[in-house]
Amino acid sequence: MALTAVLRLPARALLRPWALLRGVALGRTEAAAGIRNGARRFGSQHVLVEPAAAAGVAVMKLRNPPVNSLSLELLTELVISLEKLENDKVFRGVILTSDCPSVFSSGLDLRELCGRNPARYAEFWKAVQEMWLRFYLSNLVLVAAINGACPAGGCLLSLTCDYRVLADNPKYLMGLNETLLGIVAPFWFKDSIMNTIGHRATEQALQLGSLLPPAEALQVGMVDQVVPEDQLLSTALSVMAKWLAVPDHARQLTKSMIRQATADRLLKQRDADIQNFVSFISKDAIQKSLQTYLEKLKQKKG
Ligand SMILES: CCCCCCCC/C=C\C/C=C/C(=O)SCCNC(=O)CCNC(=O)[C@H](O)C(C)(C)COP(=O)(O)OP(=O)(O)OC[C@H]1O[C@@H](n2cnc3c(N)ncnc32)[C@H](O)[C@@H]1OP(=O)(O)O
Repeated sequence: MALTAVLRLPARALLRPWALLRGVALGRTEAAAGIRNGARRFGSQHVLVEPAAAAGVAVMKLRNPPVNSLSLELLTELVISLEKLENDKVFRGVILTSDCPSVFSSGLDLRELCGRNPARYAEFWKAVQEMWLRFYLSNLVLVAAINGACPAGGCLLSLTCDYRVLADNPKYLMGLNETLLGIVAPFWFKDSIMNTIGHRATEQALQLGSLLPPAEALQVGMVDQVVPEDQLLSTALSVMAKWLAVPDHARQLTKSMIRQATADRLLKQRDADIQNFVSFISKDAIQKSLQTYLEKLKQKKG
């Protein structure tokens, strides 16, 4: 960033050096435009963060076109963005949404699960674990404004949030569909959904790999609200206002009391979980299954 541009920045941006770094990542024009509007706006290649109209609230948008698949880069940038918001005392809540049309997130990037070497699989899985742990245990209030399809890892990401609002569109299917790919959702994916929809509903949803349309996702408790698409953000903001009316320290300790034990199950066996993943995903039969699924996805268009 040129010195003249730095000098034009308001004092509060200079007090937060990472805001300048974000400006570099964004490109000078976009960062400067954010600040000129009186709003600090930052981002990385795949995650855009901007302050919402409400005080203390940021909107975090996934932007990894075309379908926000969770690549190593996107997972890493999500964690860094959340950490920055947690460290910035201005922010108390985050609305998580998508910048890609009609898809919230297509889940883990299938290209990360196929044809890679064990070291890369291990690195990728560590990043998936990190994303889940950081979002699941975040001190901030997280509200998912789900504006598109939300399968597998995308659903997992939304399940880390404190509240989920889904736009009412029959194409916006949601669920943990791993079994349909011939793979198995790990225990912490299962814990996340079971803590949300209960034991019996999980038995069905997880074994069948169900992808539910909005009315069914609501009925089973996978989401807390379904609203017309044009009301998604305003609803998420209203929900956020209700959650932010509670004193942070009391809400944070309560959240941790409810969630820590679930997170500890993974924390106690992170390395073993990585080894399990690497040996499972490296099997010829699993690779074949994933390749076939990916090819079917690609052929769908033709
Ligand atoms: C014994 C215990 C051992 C434990 C071991 C644990 C192992 C567990 C391992 C992994 C868990 C996995 C979790 C996952 O998240 S896997 C990902 C699952 N995701 C899906 O099934 C969704 C697939 N995608 C779709 O259904 C659709 O793309 C859509 C509904 C999201 C969007 O539809 P549409 O808008 O019509 O877009 P296209 O289908 O045309 O897709 C565009 C483009 O993007 C590619 N693509 C789609 N999804 C992915 C993806 N997840 N990763 C990579 N690429 C994806 C698609 O192929 C198209 O590509 P193009 O033809 O080249 O343009």
